[in-house]
Amino acid sequence: MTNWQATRPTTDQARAWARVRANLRESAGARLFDQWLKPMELIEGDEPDTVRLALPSAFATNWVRSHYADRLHLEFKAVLPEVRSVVIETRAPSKVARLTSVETFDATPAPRAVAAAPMQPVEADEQPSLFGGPAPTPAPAPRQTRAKAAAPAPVVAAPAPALRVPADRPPLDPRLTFDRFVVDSSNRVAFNAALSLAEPGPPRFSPLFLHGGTGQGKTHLMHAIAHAFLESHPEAVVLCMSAERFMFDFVAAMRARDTHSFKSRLRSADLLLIDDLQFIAGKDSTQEEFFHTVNELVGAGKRLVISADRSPQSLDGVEPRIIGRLGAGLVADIKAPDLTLRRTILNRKVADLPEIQVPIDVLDLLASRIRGNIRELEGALNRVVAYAQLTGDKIDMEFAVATLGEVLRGAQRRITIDEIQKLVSRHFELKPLDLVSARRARAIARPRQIAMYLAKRLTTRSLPEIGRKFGGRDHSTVIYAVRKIEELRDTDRDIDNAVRVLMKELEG
Ligand SMILES: Nc1ncnc2c1ncn2[C@@H]1O[C@H](COP(=O)(O)OP(=O)(O)OP(=O)(O)O)[C@@H](O)[C@H]1O
Repeated sequence: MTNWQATRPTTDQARAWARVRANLRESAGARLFDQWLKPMELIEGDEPDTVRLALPSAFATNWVRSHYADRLHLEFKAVLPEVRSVVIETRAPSKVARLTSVETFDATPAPRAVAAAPMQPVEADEQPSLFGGPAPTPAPAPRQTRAKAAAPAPVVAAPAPALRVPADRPPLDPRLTFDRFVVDSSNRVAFNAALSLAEPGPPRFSPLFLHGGTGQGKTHLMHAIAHAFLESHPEAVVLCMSAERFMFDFVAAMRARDTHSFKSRLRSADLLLIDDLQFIAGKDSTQEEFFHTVNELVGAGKRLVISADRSPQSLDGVEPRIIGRLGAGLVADIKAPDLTLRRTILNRKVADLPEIQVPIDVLDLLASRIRGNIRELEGALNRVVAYAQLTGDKIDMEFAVATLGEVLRGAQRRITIDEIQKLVSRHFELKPLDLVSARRARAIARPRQIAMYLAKRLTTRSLPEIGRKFGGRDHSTVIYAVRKIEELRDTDRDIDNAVRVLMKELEG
């Protein structure tokens, strides 16, 4: 559509913004775009290398910063190469003429920004990302970075806190930093060990093995180590992957008879982070390779961080020599959070949303009812806040109980992504590994999309977390899968039936 309703964009930035919005709308999909991206306005100024975008609430600003900051930067750069940073801030909607919707001027997608950042692999029929089109990398790759010597173009959050997401850094979650981690007796040893490992100079120990229950902060500490380490070692190579990804890449390398590049990539790491080690249980050749990787990195004085849901000694199906090697570093556990920690974490989160009033009794309700898993606690708060913003209602006990009924019931019986993957692969007669593999055949890709859809609907995992659990895929692949299955449920009775059966079985 090219009906001109609003002010015709006159400056380069306004023209670029028109293109970027058109691209975002096309690739993010109408629902996501309308909810989060559409309200964003360009604030025109006189800095040609800085783009300023404003959103009307801190909540939306935080969301867009954490999900789209690097994309926005790359999209702008593709259209306007002089752009060095994109600032996303909160401002009241302007009263002056503004670009009201993407259809108002130019819906022609701009040239694609490709290969400027490490991209995750995607399926042939999974639209990959906000850039659209096939993924630039043909095979799955772990997240890897070598920060450039020249100052990277940062995306700066304004007014504060600063959010720096250079385009060539690994897709670490910018929120998972040390200063946002609440420390108490349940996690102090793990926190101090993580801090110490990120310090400059030769590591005092390696590997660091973090273990604890789901949603208790292991990934948070791993990302925090990576952020802090990259801060003090901008030239460092940091690799961050799940054990499943390690296994999958290794198996793929063996099949391609090219284990050499796999080994050299991993061994080039100054900091290697491997999540969810329990997944290598029973995988003999992967364990063999893992053992050598650990030995070589530790022997070369490199940093290695491993997480699992249990202690090294409890890792059934893992070779004793690996357990011995892991135990020789520093092992730190994270215990279930007590009421005080849960309450403090909620206070911190609420402090990040200054325009939202959440009464004390509601915070007490959440902290006392949602125990054990901080992810679920945060998810519950986000849900109350999001519903209040959508409905315009004030948050009080009645509103919270009505909004959280389902979540509080779900807390009784927690559905995990592993459970979903097992059930979906059994239902479609696939091997469990197929769902985390890069195989693109529709017979595998469709069940994988269904499993991602169920993970989004039935767990409180975020999109990036779901992507990670499906072989390190990008969050936009998950968004695409969810949208696709939603569409298919309306048009394809078989898919809808399969989803219903699976949901029923999972919800019990
Ligand atoms: N001590 C803490 N302070 C602040 N936030 C926390 C803390 N512990 C966990 N969180 C938050 O809880 C959420 C879940 O944490 P995280 O993803 O690190 O869990 P995990 O232990 O890796 O879980 P899993 O094993 O299921 O992957 C994240 O949003 C994280 O920021």
